Amino acid sequence: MEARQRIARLTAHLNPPNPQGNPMLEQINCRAKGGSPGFKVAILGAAGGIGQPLAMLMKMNPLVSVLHLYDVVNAPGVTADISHMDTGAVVRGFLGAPQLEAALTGMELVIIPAGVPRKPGMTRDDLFKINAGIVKTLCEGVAKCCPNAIVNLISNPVNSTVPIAAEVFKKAGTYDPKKLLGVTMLDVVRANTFVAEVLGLDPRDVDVPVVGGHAGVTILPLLSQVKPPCSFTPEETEYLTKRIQDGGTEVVQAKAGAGSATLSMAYAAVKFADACLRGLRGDAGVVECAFVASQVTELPFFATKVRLGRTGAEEVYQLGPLNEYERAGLEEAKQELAVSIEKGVSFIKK
Ligand SMILES: NC(=O)c1ccc[n+]([C@@H]2O[C@H](COP(=O)([O-])OP(=O)(O)OC[C@H]3O[C@@H](n4cnc5c(N)ncnc54)[C@H](O)[C@@H]3O)[C@@H](O)[C@H]2O)c1
Ligand SMILES: O=C(O)C[C@H](O)C(=O)O
Repeated sequence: MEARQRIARLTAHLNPPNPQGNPMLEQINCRAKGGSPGFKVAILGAAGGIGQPLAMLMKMNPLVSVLHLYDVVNAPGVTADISHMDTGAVVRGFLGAPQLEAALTGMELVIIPAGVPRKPGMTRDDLFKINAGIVKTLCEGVAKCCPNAIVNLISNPVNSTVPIAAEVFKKAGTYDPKKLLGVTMLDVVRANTFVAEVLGLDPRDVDVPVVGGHAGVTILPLLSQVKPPCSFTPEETEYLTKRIQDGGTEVVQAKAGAGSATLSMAYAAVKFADACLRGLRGDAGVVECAFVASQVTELPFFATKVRLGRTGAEEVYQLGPLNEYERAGLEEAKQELAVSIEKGVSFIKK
């Protein structure tokens, strides 16, 4: 190719935008041909507090070859910024509903942090009114354009948005329970950190299973199953359980109206997405906690450890032995979860 042509292609994005198309897409297409091998990943809500650091960290992930950044605002700016990072993934931006289908077509993993966050005094359920509709619309897009993609759902209230997504996929005839995962990784990340503090260990050496759901008492850390094996006094158990359950509220209050956890969430989301991609690649023994369709309890959805493989959550693990404190916590968690799940299901079925 002549130097003049090459330069024209590489600077296409600097020309006035073509209202019919996406100038950024045209800009990147020429680079995509030389892209590294890996998976195609979309982030929906990529310009938000979680979305931006998540996009940056996914651009750094060597398992990602193509990264689609979709939002209803600011997607071009975030895309231009992230696309200058000298890592392998090719980045494309998509702005607003007319570009949702292009953002989703061909994707293998779709991460959804779109939606409003809490302010002090709100529960996650207070977000239902706005976020339920956002999740419904985005999942309809997934069902149409990439029905085989694995979905990592972050938007709150996760205990209801995952059932909403499942109903949307059922309606479209594309539902595969193994491929729909509610992201509860931040609860595990917090639990590892707080338990490590109490034990005087490096958090990277600590593994705390957190089961149930992702709101208040539905977040149930299994402190009797911590690795490395250890024991806690009743006071330590009470302190740790409450701190893990209230971790989100701790951040919401500290941010004082400026939103909820974004940076630790982006870290947790990437840790979880990376596990999903390693599973897709066929790595053995990839196990993380997630809120999934489940037969572990009488509820249709429940968070436990799952084994991630080529087709998603291929194995859902049982709870294992619980102590008396955890058995009482489980009953409380199930009561609240049942209501939140039903609320999500009836939002679509009504
Ligand atoms: N699962 C978890 O552990 C966890 C942790 C933290 C936050 N969250 C939740 O994640 C969500 C996002 O939090 P945030 O702090 O990034 O909020 P934010 O307001 O900073 O960002 C949300 C983004 O979503 C975008 N958006 C809104 N409607 C959209 C649509 N229809 N399509 C695409 N994008 C859309 C907004 O434009 C914005 O850029 C909230 O619901 C929050 O409660 C979940
Ligand atoms: O607490 C929130 O509202 C956000 C998120 O669910 C969290 O756990 O930090």
